[in-house]
Amino acid sequence: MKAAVVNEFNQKLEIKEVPIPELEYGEILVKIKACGVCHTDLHAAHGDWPVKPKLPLIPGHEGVGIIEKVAEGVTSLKVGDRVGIPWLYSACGDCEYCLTGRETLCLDQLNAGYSVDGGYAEYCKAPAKYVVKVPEGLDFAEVSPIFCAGVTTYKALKVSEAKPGDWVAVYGIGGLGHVALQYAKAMGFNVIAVDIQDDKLDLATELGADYTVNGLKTDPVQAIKDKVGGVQASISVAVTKKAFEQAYSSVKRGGTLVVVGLPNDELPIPIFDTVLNGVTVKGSIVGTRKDLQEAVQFAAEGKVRTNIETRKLDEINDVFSMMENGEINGRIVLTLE
Ligand SMILES: NC(=O)c1ccc[n+]([C@@H]2O[C@H](COP(=O)([O-])OP(=O)(O)OC[C@H]3O[C@@H](n4cnc5c(N)ncnc54)[C@H](O)[C@@H]3O)[C@@H](O)[C@H]2O)c1
Ligand SMILES: [Zn+2]
Ligand SMILES: [Zn+2]
Repeated sequence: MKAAVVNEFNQKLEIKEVPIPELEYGEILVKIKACGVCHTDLHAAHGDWPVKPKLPLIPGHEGVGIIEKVAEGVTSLKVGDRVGIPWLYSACGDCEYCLTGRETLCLDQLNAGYSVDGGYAEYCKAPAKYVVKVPEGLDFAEVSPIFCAGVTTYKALKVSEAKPGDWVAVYGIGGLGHVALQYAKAMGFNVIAVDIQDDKLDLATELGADYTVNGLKTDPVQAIKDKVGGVQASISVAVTKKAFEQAYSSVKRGGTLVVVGLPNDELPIPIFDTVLNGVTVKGSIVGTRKDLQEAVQFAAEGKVRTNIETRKLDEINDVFSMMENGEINGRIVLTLE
């Protein structure tokens, strides 16, 4: 099969022929139709984070397609079913986190396109129990970003504990942010979108943001204070420390900053303000299978739509350059025949 492979960090991906994965007990083989390009894939290819991915690596954790084969032990799915393979590739199922509905915290989890090969390929295998179905009628390329960008931001909004009618700020209107603001609207929040590029803010307005701020032209913290006196929750999905600092300072008393973006950096927090203002700072990593089913349902009901551009697998190096230069408005999705 054809795949895009990271052989070494900070080098171009190689498009090459590799063997189709062999199935083991309980696994399915998916013929990939589409796979979104998440900024996490770029972090993986650069070896940005303290925990490194496997090498060589086939990235991709928004791979969706059609089941072509099922191994022994698969009872819940059959050949022809439409599924997606998310970041949470598998978890142990038995630890305290798995047993309490917090499987994204499982210490024995595997991650698609990071610790195991992912969706930048014609085929990807996965344990049947951890894939999630794609409802009929949803276009593969359009639904693909829901498998990471969608579920991650939907979950982040849930853990923010904001209530309908509250103001929420989304910092970074990229792949994650442009769906984050739609989930926020669908959940009944008022949304402020912050980015440093006007075209991304135009998209935010088109997708329903109530107010937008260009962080390069205006201080977003002041603008948010002036507009609503501070937000109940701030979700930072940008990849710069500055955005996290501003997101923190945009929260009003009793509010929450949800940390989602993953620049390899520190977020120094003022102790005095955090205590006096009763501010909560929470990390949030993707979502469970149940969160993902719910996130997909929003898309199926037309409450959330992805703004995508499609490219072929062998254009991946250009797509990564575009991402580095901030030239993607929404998500680029790789499509496969
Ligand atoms: N926690 C999780 O579970 C999880 C899941 C997926 C992705 N991520 C991480 O989230 C981050 C974002 O991913 P993405 O695919 O949306 O990236 P992206 O490149 O598509 O979007 C980033 C956006 O941030 C904007 N931005 C840059 N500087 C800014 C600033 N100072 N203020 C406001 N906006 C600014 C950019 O213009 C861009 O629109 C990455 O670090 C990724 O690894 C985390
Ligand atoms: Zn992702
Ligand atoms: Zn576990």
